[in-house]
Amino acid sequence: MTLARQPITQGAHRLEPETLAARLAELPGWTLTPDGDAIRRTWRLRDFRQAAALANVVAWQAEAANHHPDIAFGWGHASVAFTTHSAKGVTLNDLIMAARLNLALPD
Ligand SMILES: C[C@H](O)[C@H](O)[C@H]1CNC2=NC(N)=NC(=O)C2=N1
Repeated sequence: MTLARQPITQGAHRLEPETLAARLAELPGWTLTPDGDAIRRTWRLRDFRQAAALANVVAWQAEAANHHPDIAFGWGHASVAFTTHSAKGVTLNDLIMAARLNLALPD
């Protein structure tokens, strides 16, 4: 099953660094944060309106999945970071959300 179609599950475990690095290679644009505890993607956009629209898409996709990122945006840019608080690190749930957003959003 493609990553984007997998369900978000409760009790997901933090991924090992090697596993995480390998799986991130399948997710264009997403990188590990310097502390290794989250994944992030930043988009460049036409203006503030486009950045706000992207943030909204991400917010409602997160609500639907009950898995929530940190979102930051401003004029022409938006940044989304996922971590799993309950696991204190990156889980498969974070990768699934990233894959879903890569399908839903422009490059
Ligand atoms: C009860 C509910 O499922 C939890 O609080 C969820 C909600 N959204 C969440 N989002 C993220 N990113 N990490 C979590 O651990 C998390 N927990």
